[in-house]
Amino acid sequence: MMKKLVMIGNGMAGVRTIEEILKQAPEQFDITIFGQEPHPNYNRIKLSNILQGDTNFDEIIINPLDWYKENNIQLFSGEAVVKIDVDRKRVISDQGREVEYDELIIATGSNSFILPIPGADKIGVTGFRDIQDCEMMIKSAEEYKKAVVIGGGLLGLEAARGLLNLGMSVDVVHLMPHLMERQLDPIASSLLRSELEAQGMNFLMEKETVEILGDERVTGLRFKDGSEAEADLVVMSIGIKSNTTVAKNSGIYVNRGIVVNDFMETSVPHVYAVGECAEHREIVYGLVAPLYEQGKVLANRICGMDGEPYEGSVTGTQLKVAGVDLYSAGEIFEDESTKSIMIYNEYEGIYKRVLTRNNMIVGIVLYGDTKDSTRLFRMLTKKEDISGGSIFQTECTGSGTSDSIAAMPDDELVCGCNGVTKGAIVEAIQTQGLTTLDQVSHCTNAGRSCGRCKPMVSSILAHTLGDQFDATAAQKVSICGCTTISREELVAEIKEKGLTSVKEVMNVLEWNNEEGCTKCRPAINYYLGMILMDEYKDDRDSRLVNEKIHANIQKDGTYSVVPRMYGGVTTAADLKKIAEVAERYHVPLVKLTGGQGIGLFGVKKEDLPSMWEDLDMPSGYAYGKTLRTVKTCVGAQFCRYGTQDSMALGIELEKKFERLDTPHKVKMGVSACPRNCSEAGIKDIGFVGIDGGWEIYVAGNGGVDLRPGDLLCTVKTQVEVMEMTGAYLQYYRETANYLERTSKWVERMGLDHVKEVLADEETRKALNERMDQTLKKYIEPWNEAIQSEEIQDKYYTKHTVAVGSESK
Ligand SMILES: Cc1cc2nc3c(=O)[nH]c(=O)nc-3n(C[C@H](O)[C@H](O)[C@H](O)COP(=O)(O)OP(=O)(O)OC[C@H]3O[C@@H](n4cnc5c(N)ncnc54)[C@H](O)[C@@H]3O)c2cc1C
Ligand SMILES: NC(=O)c1ccc[n+]([C@@H]2O[C@H](COP(=O)([O-])OP(=O)(O)OC[C@H]3O[C@@H](n4cnc5c(N)ncnc54)[C@H](O)[C@@H]3O)[C@@H](O)[C@H]2O)c1
Ligand code: SF4
Ligand code: FES
Repeated sequence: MMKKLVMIGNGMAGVRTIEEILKQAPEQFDITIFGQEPHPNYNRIKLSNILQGDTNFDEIIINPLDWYKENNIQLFSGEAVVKIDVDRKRVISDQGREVEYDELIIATGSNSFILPIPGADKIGVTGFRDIQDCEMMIKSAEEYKKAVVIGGGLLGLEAARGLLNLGMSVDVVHLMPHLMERQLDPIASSLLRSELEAQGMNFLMEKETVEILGDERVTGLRFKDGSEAEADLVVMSIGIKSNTTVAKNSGIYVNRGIVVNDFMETSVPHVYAVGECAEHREIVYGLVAPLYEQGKVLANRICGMDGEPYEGSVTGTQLKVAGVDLYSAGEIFEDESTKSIMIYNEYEGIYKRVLTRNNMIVGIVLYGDTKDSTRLFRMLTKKEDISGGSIFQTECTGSGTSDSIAAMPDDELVCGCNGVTKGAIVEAIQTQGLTTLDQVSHCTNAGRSCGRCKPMVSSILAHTLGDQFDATAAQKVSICGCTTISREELVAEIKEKGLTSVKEVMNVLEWNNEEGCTKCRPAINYYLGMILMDEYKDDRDSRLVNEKIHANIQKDGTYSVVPRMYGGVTTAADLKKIAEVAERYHVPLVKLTGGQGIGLFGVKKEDLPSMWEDLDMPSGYAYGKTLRTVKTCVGAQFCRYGTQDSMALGIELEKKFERLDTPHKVKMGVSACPRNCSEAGIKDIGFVGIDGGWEIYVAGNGGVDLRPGDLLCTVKTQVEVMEMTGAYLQYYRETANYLERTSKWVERMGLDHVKEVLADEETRKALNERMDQTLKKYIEPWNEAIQSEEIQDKYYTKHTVAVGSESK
């Protein structure tokens, strides 16, 4: 019996802990995660980069929704836990959901500290903590000109840089005489201030804000000394406050954070805390490195391993602002017991100071040149005796050169965020045969957080591989951790070596895990089917679990049954049959689906074949990576605006392409006029009737990655629609990565490129020929199950376990 593990908070520290647990004991827990934000786990560190315009939200997602599915994690996103019933071992959410736990992790992070002053609730006043804050600032910058950032710490200065990039003029209000006074001494701080002033920031130092001015929206600030500053936007970045409300209200001991021992255990048995919400030995950490260390210790504890305790961390910080190179770690302030070693080159703006006690480094401040940082940090953490040696590197080899990497000891920390040393990276490259940065990151975690260490990781990769290093190939993405080869290489190898089965692919191409995993097996099965067309014998056991069972598994382990209704059109006879079956099998929920189908929910697996037999309708494939549905409007047959027969086209499309294996699900919509009642503009392929023809839209998406479709072309006849659709779908099948939606695929390939390929008649013809040959192989799966006792015994008895992963 799997133990129930529930986690409150879907952020960086919590999800990393779950990753560690899955590494150690993938089958031990039935995992549920509640996340207040309506997103999968993303890299909060990179919000600064989003604000500064260097990246977008998609690129900072650490664990996409597919990751949760693949690991059978039930994620309730956009849902906050409001109470923990520690006696009944249950959590209760703001939507009234109650979930039982055997073990509970609280990973609720922190909130921005907002000054409790009059006007702090005005429109235009925000913290900087999540993507919503970031979006609000970006939107404000479109309309307004003047921003004030309160707080000249790490967060405030990164926010200020972002707002400058967005075209706002920025004042930074700081309480103390020096910026980043917790990390920098006065000299480094004044060098930083000069650089930031040169970049365009205006500093209002030693100012205490007492009021935010304005009516509904902020117009300015008033300070304690009576002076004022104008503001259309105010960002408060004056520190963070652990998010402890739920724990506190549930009787768990809370001080500044949720108090934990060296194994991250709270005052209540079976309840743990990790991350910024946790207080360990009176310290609440606000950087990921210590939080990830906590996560490892907690994972060991929860999995029942004998692990080391967490004994606290020394942290190092850097500011993510272009043009600023600074590093700080350990103690900043001198006392009678410390001595400083210092270099100050005012001319070049380079300042280095190491604070020592008893011949050991206890603090580091570097400005203008931080290449000594990893070495000095190692000396600090290892408590190395520094007497007799030169502290600062004098030779001219820049960091990352082959010589400097050769000279770097194995225990030097390369990735501060994830605690990864040079030795660990080299070992992973050598033992796992890694050749790309992506693989090294995947294997060791190096580079997965702030990303600052990536150039160094690349240099270590190049140094370790020597002549074998291929800089272009180093950027490639491998299929999964079982192999180093990419999708392109896999497809080429299958063709070149004439491989015909999943097992053969894994053997011949020397997979490092002979069984493969839930990521690569469905992908290989897909690519084989795409290449070998009707000659390929499908490997059902390599499919995602829903495709294996031909029904959608639900959260309670039951299934849903959605019969095909071509073009969303049904008959009274079919409706009667569905109603009778629903009654006969006591189906708890009958619901219209988003794709104009009818779903019967809550069906037991062992009832599926007989239910399908009674229904006597084809599978609607509501679970497959295939054509789902073709949503149609009523069109010219009945609607007075209709210029085309949308239902007839929808039915023809659905009948032709149903069951086709595609890299990801494909949805279509057909509207008979531009009023577009079938919402064809947000479908993978949408058809809109116009006078004398059809417009074909592609790459629309109505889901998480909302995207309007792009016009591919306009055609005159239904025959041309079918021809263009066949060619488009086949080109997608042949060039997309497995589990890549058409919207992402078109963005990657470029719409113009796709248009150009499909404009060529010969190419379209060849694509359609391969499509037609592929379509020959499909048979109706529900009927096949009804006819075959072997299939029923293997997949549909009470005791068969649905193994594998799923992605929506
Ligand atoms: C702009 C910015 C830049 C940063 N840059 C760096 C950097 O360069 N280096 C560095 O090391 N660190 C940096 N940090 C800090 C780092 O992001 C945090 O230390 C880290 O995210 C903390 O992880 P966590 O899991 O404890 O909290 P979070 O990542 O905040 O996750 C907590 C999650 O729990 C959710 N939650 C809270 N209460 C509930 C509830 N009751 N029910 C359900 N869900 C709940 C929250 O909505 C949140 O999504 C930065 C932070 C910010 C904001
Ligand atoms: N590059 C990085 O590592 C990075 C970047 C951003 C955020 N973070 C983390 O995010 C968290 C929040 O960062 P932060 O900068 O808000 O916190 P912080 O506590 O590091 O800095 C807050 C700053 O605001 C100042 N301040 C306090 N009250 C003030 C007031 N009334 N008016 C003006 N100034 C005032 C303080 O003197 C301090 O310098 C921290 O844990 C930080 O480590 C890290
Ligand atoms: S899209 Fe046009 S033709 Fe179709 S139902 Fe709507 S209004 Fe009528
Ligand atoms: S140092 Fe931040 S990801 Fe490596």
